[in-house]
Amino acid sequence: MHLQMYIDGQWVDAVDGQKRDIINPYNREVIATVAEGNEKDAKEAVSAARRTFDEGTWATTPANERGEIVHEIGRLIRAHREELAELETLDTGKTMSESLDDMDDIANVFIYFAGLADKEGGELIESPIPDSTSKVVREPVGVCGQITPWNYPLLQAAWKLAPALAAGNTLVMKPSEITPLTTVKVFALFEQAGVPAGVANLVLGPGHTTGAHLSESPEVDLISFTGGIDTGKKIMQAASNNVKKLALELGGKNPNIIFADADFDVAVDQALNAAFFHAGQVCSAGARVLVEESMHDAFVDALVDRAKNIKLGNGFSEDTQSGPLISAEHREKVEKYVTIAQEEGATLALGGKRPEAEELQKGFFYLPTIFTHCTADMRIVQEEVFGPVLTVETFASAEDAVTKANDSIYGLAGAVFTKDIAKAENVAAQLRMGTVWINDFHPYFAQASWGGYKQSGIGRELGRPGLEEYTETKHVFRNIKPEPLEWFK
Ligand SMILES: NC(=O)c1ccc[n+]([C@@H]2O[C@H](COP(=O)([O-])OP(=O)(O)OC[C@H]3O[C@@H](n4cnc5c(N)ncnc54)[C@H](O)[C@@H]3O)[C@@H](O)[C@H]2O)c1
Ligand SMILES: C[N+](C)(C)CC=O
Repeated sequence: MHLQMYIDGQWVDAVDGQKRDIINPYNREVIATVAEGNEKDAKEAVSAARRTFDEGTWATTPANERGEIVHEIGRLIRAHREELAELETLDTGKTMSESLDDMDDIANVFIYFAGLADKEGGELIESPIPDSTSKVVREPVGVCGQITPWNYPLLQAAWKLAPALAAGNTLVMKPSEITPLTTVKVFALFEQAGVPAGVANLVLGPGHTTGAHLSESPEVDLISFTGGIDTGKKIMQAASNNVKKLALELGGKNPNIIFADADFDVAVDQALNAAFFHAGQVCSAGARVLVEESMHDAFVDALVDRAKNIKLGNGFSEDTQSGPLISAEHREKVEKYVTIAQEEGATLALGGKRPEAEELQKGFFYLPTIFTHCTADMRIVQEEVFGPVLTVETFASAEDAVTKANDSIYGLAGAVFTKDIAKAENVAAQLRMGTVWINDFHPYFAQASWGGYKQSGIGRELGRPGLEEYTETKHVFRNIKPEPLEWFK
C-alpha cells in the first residue's frame, strides 16, 4: 500500500519524491509506504487553502449545505467502520475493540458538527444608540493549520476537521508522521462526500518541516495542535510570527482520587482502566492515583493483583487487553522514567520491565507498572510518562487530596471516587482541570467540550466551544438615520 498527500483536490507524492515506511508496532512489519513531504509540500498545501478561502465559495456556501457534506462524511465513516478500525489497529497497535469505538466516536463527531453548522449564525443586539441596529455575526477564521499526534490518530483529527469544515474554513491537516493511514483514508471519503477541491488539504511528513511551516506561515490564520507540551511551546512561538489564532491540546498528569468510602470494586476496576487503557498512551490517563490512607494497602494489593493479569498481545486477537507502545523510541522514554522513579525512592510494586513472552519480543511491549510510596515532589508523579506506569500516593483528608491533585503544571482531567456525592461535587469544584469525572474515568463525547487548564492547553475542542474556536465574531452596527456630525466645522 502506498499513500499520497491530498493537495488542491489532487493525490500527490512529495515534491522531493521522499517516502516513509509505516511500521506495525506489534511486530515491526512495514504496513505501508507514504509520501514524505517537507516545507515545500506544506507551502503548496497552504497556498491551495489560502486561494480557496479567498475565493470565498466554501465560506459562502449556505451553512446547511456545508452541514450536509459534513454529515455525509460521518455517514461514510460509519459505512467504512471496520476497514478504518483495522488500519488504526495496524498503525497504532491498539485493540480492535478500541479502534471500533474510536470510529463510532469519530462518526458521531462529524454528525454532531454537521448539526451545529447552521445553528451558530450570530445574534441581534439591543443597541443602546437610537435609530441603529446592531448584530454580531459569526464568520470562518480562514485558513486553519491542524497538527495531530499518534495515539488517537483519526479521532484527534476528527475533532479538528469536522468543526473547521462546518464553520466554512479551509484547512491543511498534518497527522503524525508515524500514524497517517486512517487520516489519508478519510480524506478519500471527503472527496466522495463532495468537499470541494482546495478546501481540505492533507500534507504528510515530520513535524519540524511540514508542521513547522504550518505554524510559521503568514498565510495560515489559525493553528490547532494536539500533542506534547514541548512541541506546543514551539508552535506557540512560531504562531506569534503573524499572531495567528492558537488552539493547543497538550499533555496531562491526571489525578485519580479514591476515598475510603468509594465502592471498592468499582474504584479498582476504574483505576486499572484509567491507567492502563491503550497502554497508558492517553493524554487523560489516570496515571496518578491518590488513595485515602486507610484504604491504601487493600487498594494497592487489588491493583497489583489485577494489573499483573492484563493480557498484552496483538490488537487483532480477541483476548488481547492491551497492545504495544507506539515505537522503540517511546518505549525507551518510558524505561527512562522507570529508572528515574527508582532513583527517586519510589517502590516498584509491579512490572518495571519488558515482558518475557516469546510472541511479544518483536513488538514494543512494556509490562503494566505500579509504583507505591510516591510523593508529589517526584518527577515520576509530576511528568507525563505516557505509558503503562501508575504511581500511588496517599492523602489524609479531602483538602489534602485537592491540594495534592492541583499540585501540577497540568490541568487536563481528573476523577474522584466516593459514595458521598456532596463530597464528590465539592472536590470536583476545587479541581483545576478541564474535565472531572465522578465515580467514572475516561468518558468524552462530541456534545461536551474538551481541553485543559494550566499548561494542558489553550481553548476547547468538541461541544459548541469546539465550533466557536473556528469562527471569528464580527459586530455590524448600522446607523438607520445618518446625519452630518458637524463636529469639525
Ligand atoms: N490534550 C489532548 O486532548 C491530547 C490528546 C492526544 C494526545 N495528547 C498529547 O500528545 C502527546 C503525544 O503525542 P506525540 O508524541 O505525537 O506528540 P508530539 O508533540 O511529539 O507530536 C505531535 C504532532 O506535532 C508534530 N510536530 C513535532 N514537532 C513539531 C514542530 N516543531 N512544529 C510543528 N509540529 C510538530 C508531530 O509531527 C506530530 O504530528 C502527549 O503529550 C499527549 O498527552 C493530548
Ligand atoms: C482526548 N482523548 C482522551 C481522546 C485522547 C487523549 O489522548
